Amino acid sequence: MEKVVLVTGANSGIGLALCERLLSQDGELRLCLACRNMGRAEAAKSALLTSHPQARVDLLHLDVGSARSVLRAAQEVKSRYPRVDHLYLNAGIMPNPKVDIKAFFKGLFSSNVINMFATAEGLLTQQDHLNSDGLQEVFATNLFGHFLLVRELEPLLGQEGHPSKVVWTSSSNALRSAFSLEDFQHRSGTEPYSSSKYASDLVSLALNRHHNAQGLFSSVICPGLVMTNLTYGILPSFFWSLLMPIMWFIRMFTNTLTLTPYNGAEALNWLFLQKPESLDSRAKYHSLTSGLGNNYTQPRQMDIDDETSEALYGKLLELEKVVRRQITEEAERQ
Ligand SMILES: NC(=O)C1=CN([C@@H]2O[C@H](COP(=O)(O)OP(=O)(O)OC[C@H]3O[C@@H](n4cnc5c(N)ncnc54)[C@H](OP(=O)(O)O)[C@@H]3O)[C@@H](O)[C@H]2O)C=CC1
Ligand SMILES: CC(C)CCC[C@@H](C)[C@H]1CC[C@H]2C3=C(CC[C@]12C)[C@@]1(C)CCC(=O)[C@@H](C)[C@@H]1CC3
Repeated sequence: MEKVVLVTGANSGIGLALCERLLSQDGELRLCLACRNMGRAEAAKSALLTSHPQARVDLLHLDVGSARSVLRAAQEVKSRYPRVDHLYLNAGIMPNPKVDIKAFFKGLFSSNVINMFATAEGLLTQQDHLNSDGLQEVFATNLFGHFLLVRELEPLLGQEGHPSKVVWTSSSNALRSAFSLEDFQHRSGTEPYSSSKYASDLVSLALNRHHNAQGLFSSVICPGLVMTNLTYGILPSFFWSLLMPIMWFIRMFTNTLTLTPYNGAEALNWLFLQKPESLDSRAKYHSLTSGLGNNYTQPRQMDIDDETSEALYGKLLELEKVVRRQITEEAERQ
């Protein structure tokens, strides 16, 4: 049977570049683009079919920020495919970002400049809000919707003799300092993006602890700093035009400025080729690009621990129960 690969947020940026790269790698794939906007999904499919006319590309309507949509989409996946070999949890948002310009210029002329461009630590805040499920939107989109999707698709992930890979697009902006178990949705802070990415690192570790025996292997990657809709949304285009020469210059001293979606998808593509059993569940796999433009993947140990990972996993299972109950009650009322 052909390999089934499902990619969330596949219609643009890193997700779309990954799809291009996977199709160049393996023409036999069954690729499923899981997107919230079907117009953009159709456009992505057409682009993929232009470069790979024989490819098998399916579309799936999925809004990861809505629990109802995730449950519906998971049902559809179960009816279409007997198993999922690779599940890329890539969709992500960073709403209303604000850059601390003073901190940026201070960082620019300090010894921390490389780290600043790699992690944006202390530079970025966002304004989040509640979604229709009553959850913080960034948490719901970047983490919880994906968690629910994995839970729903468990029967299709890791079947007898066929291990499956789950890959989270995390970030080097995943910072322990932004995350708290007591406020795991990040209701009260101003770094929901950072918190949600740190949470995905913790959940990936927990998934491995609970599901490796069943053949489900989870990994996290950081694509580096990539110019996509997400990053273009951070500053007006005028600022980016000014900043681009600095970025290309800094790229000679650091390998984390991958800049193009193709480069950013390096670690995602690399993981596709690895034996799941050979992967390190405590490592984040970084897409890196050398000054000469060569791409490679490097594992770096994450700043996570088993206790926090297990505690968060437990809290997400609890929240899952609440959300499922809410959906059932609403359906009964209608
Ligand atoms: N760019 C960068 O420098 C970095 C990016 N990342 C991560 O990479 C991932 C991909 O982002 P990137 O390619 O940069 O940005 P893009 O904005 O280009 O891609 C994000 C994708 O996620 C989709 N998406 C957003 N919300 C939802 C939702 N509720 N349901 C379904 N799909 C959704 C978007 O769809 P739509 O077109 O409908 O909005 C889009 O396809 C994200 O998780 C991001 O956090 C991590 C580190 C660095
Ligand atoms: C003149 C301006 C005020 C300059 C501001 C520069 C910033 C906009 C960038 C410097 C480091 C960048 C960065 C990211 C976004 C843009 C910057 C803050 C990310 C947070 C994007 C998403 C990620 O997940 C991270 C890996 C990126 C880290 C670096």
